[in-house]
Amino acid sequence: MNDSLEIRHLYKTFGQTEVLKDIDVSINEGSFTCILGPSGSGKTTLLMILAGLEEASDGEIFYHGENLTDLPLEKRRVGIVFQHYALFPNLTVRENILFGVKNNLTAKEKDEKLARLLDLTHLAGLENRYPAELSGGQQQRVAIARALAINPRFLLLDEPLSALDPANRSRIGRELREIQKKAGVTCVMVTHDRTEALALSDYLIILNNGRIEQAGAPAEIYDRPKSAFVATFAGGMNLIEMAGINEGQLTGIRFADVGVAQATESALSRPFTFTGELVAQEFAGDFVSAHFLLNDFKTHITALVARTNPVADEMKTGALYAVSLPRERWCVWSK
Ligand SMILES: Nc1ncnc2c1ncn2[C@@H]1O[C@H](COP(=O)(O)OP(=O)(O)OP(=O)(O)O)[C@@H](O)[C@H]1O
Repeated sequence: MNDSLEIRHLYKTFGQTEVLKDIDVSINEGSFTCILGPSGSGKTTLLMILAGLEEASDGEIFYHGENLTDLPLEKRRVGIVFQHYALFPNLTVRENILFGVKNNLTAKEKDEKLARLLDLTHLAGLENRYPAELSGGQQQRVAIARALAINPRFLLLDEPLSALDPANRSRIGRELREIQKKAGVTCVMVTHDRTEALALSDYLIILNNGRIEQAGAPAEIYDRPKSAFVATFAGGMNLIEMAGINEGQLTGIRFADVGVAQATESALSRPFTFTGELVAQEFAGDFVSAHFLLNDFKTHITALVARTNPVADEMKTGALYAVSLPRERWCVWSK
């Protein structure tokens, strides 16, 4: 078994409110896990409990079989990186990174550790700078180096990219992933950004109202969402309820699976193809994101129309198109 971190039947109650309910999940050694969920779903609370900064009301946490549940923060040896880096402004990069390192290391051992971490996080040459003299991405890497300096059992990250500007966010996310892989450290990251979660994680935990709604590899969650909540939250899914078509069921179809063509008689005679009025469209580079209102069902459907589709460059808001919802691409849940 390569499960390193096991969370068993974890509950958390604040006063009368149960904010985590029966969280039960195993996380593999060396993997990158994202906890994704809407605001208030319990993501930060779960991370705080893993860190030892908050106590669980019930349940246990194991690391390679060792019960960590009652270990206080200082004994838990967990690396933590928060949203706003929380570097010490009056300490240099070197001092920040070595801040939590035990004093029983010799000066030589500390220097070696520092050199290894600077190399890992591409910060060599910046060790004498102060945080204010670094870019957001560099500060983030110092925070990661500092968290790794204590040889943590695992690393916990709370929205580490959210303070960065959007242009740098995905690049810094990739850097973070590369550092994590090289260090071989198990990482658990909280985010409410689904694109980030899908792009970065090996394993994704979707929280809804304090419960795990689904956990699995990002592609599995995206392709086989267990519920309409996961489908809409993981993104890119229309939910359809059309009288006479999918009665009694809740059906999803991905934006990218919706077919769009000129409203010719032959196009409209294809199965599961309906007349739809284009109510809005947004240019998105390789795609046009097109929003239709299906005439007969008063249902709204979003389609990602590839620019390679001849219809893409001629779409006019207010005009009618043939909108196909191919049956073989439906995700069906019982209501
Ligand atoms: N110390 C506390 N006392 C009482 N209730 C709390 C406390 N901390 C969190 N909560 C409640 O627990 C629920 C979960 O909060 P949590 O911060 O874990 O959610 P989250 O998913 O991280 O949300 P966000 O994305 O907005 O940060 C919320 O309803 C919140 O109001």
